[in-house]
Amino acid sequence: MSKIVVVGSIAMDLVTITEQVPETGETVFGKAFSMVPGGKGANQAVAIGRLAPKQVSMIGAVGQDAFGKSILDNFTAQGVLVDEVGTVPETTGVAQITLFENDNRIIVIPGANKTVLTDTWMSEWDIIKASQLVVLQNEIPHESNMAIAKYCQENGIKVLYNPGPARETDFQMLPFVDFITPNEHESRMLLPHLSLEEALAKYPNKLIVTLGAEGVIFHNGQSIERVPAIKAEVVDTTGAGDTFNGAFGFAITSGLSVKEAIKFATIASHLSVQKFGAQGGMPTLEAIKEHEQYEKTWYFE
Ligand SMILES: Nc1ncnc2c1ncn2[C@@H]1O[C@H](COP(=O)(O)OP(=O)(O)OP(=O)(O)O)[C@@H](O)[C@H]1O
Ligand SMILES: [K+]
Repeated sequence: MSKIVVVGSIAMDLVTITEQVPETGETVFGKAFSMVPGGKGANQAVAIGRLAPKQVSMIGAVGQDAFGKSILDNFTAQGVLVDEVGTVPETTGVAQITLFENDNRIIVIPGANKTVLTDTWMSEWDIIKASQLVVLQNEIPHESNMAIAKYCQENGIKVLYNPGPARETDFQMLPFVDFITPNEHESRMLLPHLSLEEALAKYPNKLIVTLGAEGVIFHNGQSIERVPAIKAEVVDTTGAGDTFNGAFGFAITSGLSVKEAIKFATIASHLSVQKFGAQGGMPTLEAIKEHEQYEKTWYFE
């Protein structure tokens, strides 16, 4: 049984780099292509697997195709347990990403991720019940997230909810989760009637807003606190948020306080932006321990 369960999306990212984008009916030559495992759920599970091999289980689904097989192999290589990843008669989730002129165009095909529905669950609930923390995002149906969060609350299991991409229903999750980690845009969508300061004060040690290169802001129960990002030679910020969430969840289950867990996750995401791809730069625990901002008082089993 694993300490942490991630329920969420799994995808293959098909990345095309081009200097021209075709008009309707036109064909152009692109520059380069790469295929990398992605999906917010999968990325967060891999972030945890790197830090704590075999202490994280993924619940989700892939299709009966070559992408599905390759994704399962990747999970196993990264320390993520896959007993609860179903293979369903759909295509594996795919994100078709076109990068041009420092901008991107993305088409997401949810495919198998649409079938992550709790109505059919059996052993999945047992895995969750035996864990300490469940990590959720917004790339599986909202109804599934709601059912899981309610179950966790009834059974005393902590929930870390990363509400991305933002949905109008996100605020419904608030009473049932322990930590919610939107970025600035997602936090505005979550609580549109409150300023950032008001929102943070309303949910102390629970609402943790990530601000990209500006770091993280939260309320510690007494006042608003900011944990600055650590300056980095940035190669690719893709996956910074997923690394942050995975590392934060791992640190919380290891007994760190909210502020310490934020600091730990800040080191992890700082390391992650220095490598290409969402999963490419996710650090091991050893790599974090070598960082100058690692605190000697932090203890991991
Ligand atoms: N350029 C950067 N340099 C150093 N740290 C960074 C940088 N960008 C992000 N981070 C770290 O990663 C954390 C999460 O980043 P961010 O707020 O961009 O999340 P996000 O919007 O969910 O990211 P994404 O969707 O791109 O993965 C930040 O709080 C910060 O600690
Ligand atoms: K990266």
